[in-house]
Amino acid sequence: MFSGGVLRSSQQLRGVPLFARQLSTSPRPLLARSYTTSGRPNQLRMGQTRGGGNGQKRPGNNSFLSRFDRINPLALVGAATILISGYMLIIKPYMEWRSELKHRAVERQQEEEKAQAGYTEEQVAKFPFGKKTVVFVLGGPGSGKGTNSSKLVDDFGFVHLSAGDLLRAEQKRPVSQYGELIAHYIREGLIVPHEITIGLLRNAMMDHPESDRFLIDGFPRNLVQAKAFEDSVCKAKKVLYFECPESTMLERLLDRGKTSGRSDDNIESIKKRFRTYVNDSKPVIDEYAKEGKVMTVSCKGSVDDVYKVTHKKMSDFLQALEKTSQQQDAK
Ligand SMILES: Nc1ncnc2c1ncn2[C@@H]1O[C@H](COP(=O)(O)OP(=O)(O)O)[C@@H](O)[C@H]1O
Ligand SMILES: O=c1ccn([C@@H]2O[C@H](COP(=O)(O)OP(=O)(O)O)[C@@H](O)[C@H]2O)c(=O)[nH]1
Repeated sequence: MFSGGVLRSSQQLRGVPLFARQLSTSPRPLLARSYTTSGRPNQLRMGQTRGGGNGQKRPGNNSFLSRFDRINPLALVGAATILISGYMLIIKPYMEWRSELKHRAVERQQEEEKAQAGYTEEQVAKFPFGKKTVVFVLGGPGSGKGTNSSKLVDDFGFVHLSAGDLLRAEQKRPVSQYGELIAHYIREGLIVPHEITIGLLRNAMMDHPESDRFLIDGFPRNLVQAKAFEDSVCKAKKVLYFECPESTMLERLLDRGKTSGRSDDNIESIKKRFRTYVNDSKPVIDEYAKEGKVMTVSCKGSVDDVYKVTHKKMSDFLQALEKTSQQQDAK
């Protein structure tokens, strides 16, 4: 490796960084610089010894310390700089990247374990779904379900479960087996198979065992879903329905699409969602209306105006519910 006659004894330089060795063995007549105790440089010619100018080496000349007399300190500084830069620019970022990868893998595994664990059949069977007050919030896409639900949470202590939000969260979960399927159904404005949505809703209710009131927003979207939920979870006590003309919904959705980042707030998906709403979802509202469960609120007017009506209707319903439960307790 070290060819040429310049480096006469590689033995002499063992333990000195490569960069320093190469510089110190440069064919240029190098002036090796050492320092006296007073700090002044003490310049010696290559091969010249401290003892005198006759070129004869003293017995101690080959000692460990004397080797450093021949090394240019600038070369040492250069070598050190290269080593430190190499560490900072390559080794350190590489080690940080490895540690980040490890951290992410652990997080993913924990998430997967949690998702797979879910709730046991026994836990589900024991959960008192029937004692909860469940209100479905229905209406076409963009009719104001989410906007009003958030306000009802603050005023009446509901837990707000948006079926659409739960599906979007499931879609984003890296280890979800349903991610692609959900993405497809949402983009096409279709209804995701109800087993998935009901499983998410049921788990989300069980995540809040302390709460007695749940607003389930944007669900059920067809009669099959409604029946499956009633059979496997519970019956809704009331339905809050936002009545809204298609032209208003379209305008609001296109406006929301400017910032929502949702894959379905675009004209093609919106048209498909309207079709699904008319064919599949509206019949659910009609069915609950026959049972006398529907409170209808018009979406026309400002956000505050619409919420004022919503608040009044919800307040009346909860008061009536309270009265009924007191009467039952008194019997
Ligand atoms: N009364 C209203 N007047 C004007 N814009 C509204 C009103 N209610 C809701 N919006 C807006 O319309 C869009 C759709 O409302 P949102 O509550 O998200 O509907 P949904 O949950 O039914 O899809 C949102 O951007 C919201 O801010
Ligand atoms: O029970 C549900 C609720 C929502 N979705 C899907 O999620 C989309 C968005 O629903 P969300 O209620 O979030 O929004 P909206 O259409 O009411 O604005 C729908 O078009 C469906 O594709 C579904 O499949 N099942």
